[in-house]
Amino acid sequence: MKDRVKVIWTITDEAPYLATFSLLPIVKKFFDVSDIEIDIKDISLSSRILANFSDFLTQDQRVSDDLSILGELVNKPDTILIKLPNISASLPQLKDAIKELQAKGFNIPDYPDELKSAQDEKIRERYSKILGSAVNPVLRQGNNIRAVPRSIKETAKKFPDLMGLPLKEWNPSSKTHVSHMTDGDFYGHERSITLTKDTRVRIEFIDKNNNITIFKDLDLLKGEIFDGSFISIKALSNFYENQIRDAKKEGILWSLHLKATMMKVSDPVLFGYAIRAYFKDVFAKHQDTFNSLGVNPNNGLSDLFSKLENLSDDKKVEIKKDIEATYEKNPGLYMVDSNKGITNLHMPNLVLIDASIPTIIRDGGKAWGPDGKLHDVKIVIPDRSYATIYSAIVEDCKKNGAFDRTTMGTVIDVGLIAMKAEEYGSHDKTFLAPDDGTFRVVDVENGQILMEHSVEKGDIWRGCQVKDVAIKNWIQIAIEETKKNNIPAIFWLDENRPHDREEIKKIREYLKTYDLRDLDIKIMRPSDAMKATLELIRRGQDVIAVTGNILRDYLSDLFPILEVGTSAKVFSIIPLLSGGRMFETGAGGSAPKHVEQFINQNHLRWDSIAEFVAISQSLKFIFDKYNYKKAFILANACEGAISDILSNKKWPSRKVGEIDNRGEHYYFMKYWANHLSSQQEDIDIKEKFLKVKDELDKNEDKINEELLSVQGKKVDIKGYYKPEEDIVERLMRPSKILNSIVNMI
Ligand SMILES: NC(=O)C1=CN([C@@H]2O[C@H](COP(=O)(O)OP(=O)(O)OC[C@H]3O[C@@H](n4cnc5c(N)ncnc54)[C@H](OP(=O)(O)O)[C@@H]3O)[C@@H](O)[C@H]2O)C=CC1
Ligand SMILES: O=C(O)CCC(=O)C(=O)O
Ligand SMILES: [Mg+2]
Repeated sequence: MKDRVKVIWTITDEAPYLATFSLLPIVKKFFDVSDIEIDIKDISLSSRILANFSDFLTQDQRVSDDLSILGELVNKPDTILIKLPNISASLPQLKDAIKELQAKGFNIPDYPDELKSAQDEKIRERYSKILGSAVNPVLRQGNNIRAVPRSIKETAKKFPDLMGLPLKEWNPSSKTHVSHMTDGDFYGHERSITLTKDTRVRIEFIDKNNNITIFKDLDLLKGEIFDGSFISIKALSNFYENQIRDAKKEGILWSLHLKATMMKVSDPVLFGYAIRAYFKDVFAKHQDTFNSLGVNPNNGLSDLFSKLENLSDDKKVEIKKDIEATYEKNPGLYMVDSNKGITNLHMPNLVLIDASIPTIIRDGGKAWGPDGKLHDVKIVIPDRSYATIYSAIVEDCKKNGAFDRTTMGTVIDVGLIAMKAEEYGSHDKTFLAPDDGTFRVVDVENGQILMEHSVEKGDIWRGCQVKDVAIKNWIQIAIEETKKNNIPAIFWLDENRPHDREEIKKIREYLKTYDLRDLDIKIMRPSDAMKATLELIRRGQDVIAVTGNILRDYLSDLFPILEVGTSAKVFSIIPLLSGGRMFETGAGGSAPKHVEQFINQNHLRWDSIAEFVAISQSLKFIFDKYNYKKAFILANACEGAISDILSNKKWPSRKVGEIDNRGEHYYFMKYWANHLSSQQEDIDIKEKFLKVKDELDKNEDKINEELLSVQGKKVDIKGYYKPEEDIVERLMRPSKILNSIVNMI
């Protein structure tokens, strides 16, 4: 091996941040024995804020801009990166984080709600780089293979209800259903082109008086697909109002499912219109007051309620009464936390479509209502492009009942995500129509109009790109996975959608260059692909879903939640186009509910199993790439440890007083050391770990006692987005004996 190989580990937020304090010291020691270095990069929300506002900070408060550094490293062939889930901040979260940092003495500016000066514009521009999903699209410079690891899938088949929440039965007469628009949406307005040469294009808007506003210039490459589309705000508002009436008539809950973090420009607006529709009368009556308070429904009800606090008591009571009356008149809202009165419309980040709909399906088509009871629910997804897949699975469950975890097959996803592919790379090309007029995409060189859309004021227009090299690589990975797993593969694409039609043309063309004998590869529109997939997995067969960026996101939460109870145990391999590798842990997020439990009970139910898989896979990759034998030995032993954790059920319990994340790490270390000490291939490593293993075995009861005895009490980590590290470290490493054994290595 030439130099010391490096594996980069990311410091993120919330539960995975806490867990890292306990896990990383162990991993570092094990890697060190084999001369592999762990390099740490902090991409937490707070760190990203500080890095972008260095000029507002004192010298000793400044931090390096690790996200930009990583953004460059992912284009280098030697990069090996383990990426844990991080916060994609909605605007209310970003503002909370700013407030917390300011209170801690960091003199960063407020987020400017209104743009009163050029300085405000600059600051907002800087914050917009931190808002929403600002990390994953930068790092994902390759396509991904996301799946539940085989060993975990097998364990879930054996212990179906132990790993995550169980599947509940469906009532065939359930009124739960999916509602989407039938016209006026992005699906209905999409145009798509494939560029025949490198082309500089301009996105511009022309108003009724022919005034042109230039929104953006961008360079597209030959073979690249570019789409433009918009959603009509009038059609959207009508849709919401009809769906609210309909849910009331049917006596079911009303729930809205969007991705306001990833789609950080469009979806908060779609969310805001849902609030305007649900509280139509309140907004009509109190619009002037709301204007004077600076209420912006895009930030959710929680923002509205906090702004009401600035009113006189009389006015406040009057508005609150009108809000209460609306709750009476309209269908019950799906509740995020019915005990605390937190609704679906509270904050735009509380109900993210990828994780929220699967839990409704897991729970037999039921959701919590304002009365604290479970109810059938109208699942509202405005745009048609992907809503139909959820409709297909909901209808399937009504007909065929809940899935059987002990027999169901698995779905492996091959997702087109490289180079900010498709909708998830569209936020810098998403604009609200400033007036009635026309959006145009024009070839800058010759003035040719490549596409245009006539819109009304407030409509949301967006452009999406996908590069030819990304598509080629995605097809290649799909074929490799199909061959490797020897199972069918389905491309989830809709020939009625212009974008998908362009992609289908390419797929047909590129598939010709492969030997496809004995491979079962189909292209089906998403709702049919869902039906075919469900039929296969209900029969116990495995299948590959080859999908675009959004379906990749949706499916890799959906199927794992059904198959193994949670998406925490999913694992993504991203072969970077540069030749390096990124390993993403989990398909879920940073689990804010887990932090709440940790603060209240000093019990962290975060399961680090996906991190363990990332560790073993990164070591395997080092062996494959550099033929470094010690990495192979470490990887094998690590895989053995993962199997032991699964067979001995040493993953965190949800209940206080039982094994949590820290206990899981102890067992991970014990089993890993055990396998290293029993192998014969590297005697240095063997001898090093014999003593460690003995100490860990001998002290098992004492260590468990030390880890469990701290639970049950409230803890204060002095912050949420930037807790005090010393305190977190102390809390996450409460066993003196375990710490001393770690230090011994
Ligand atoms: N890759 C990434 O960086 C991603 C980041 N996010 C971000 O994460 C934040 C939270 O998103 P949210 O939609 O609430 O979804 P989460 O995935 O964070 O949480 C949903 C639930 O999934 C379960 N869960 C997730 N991970 C684990 C784990 N390792 N161990 C045990 N259980 C787990 C928990 O269930 P239970 O409570 O039942 O234990 C959790 O409450 C947001 O800021 C979002 O933008 C979201 C998705 C991906
Ligand atoms: O980047 C994000 O905001 C979340 C991504 C996500 O949900 C996923 O990758 O599954
Ligand atoms: Mg997701």
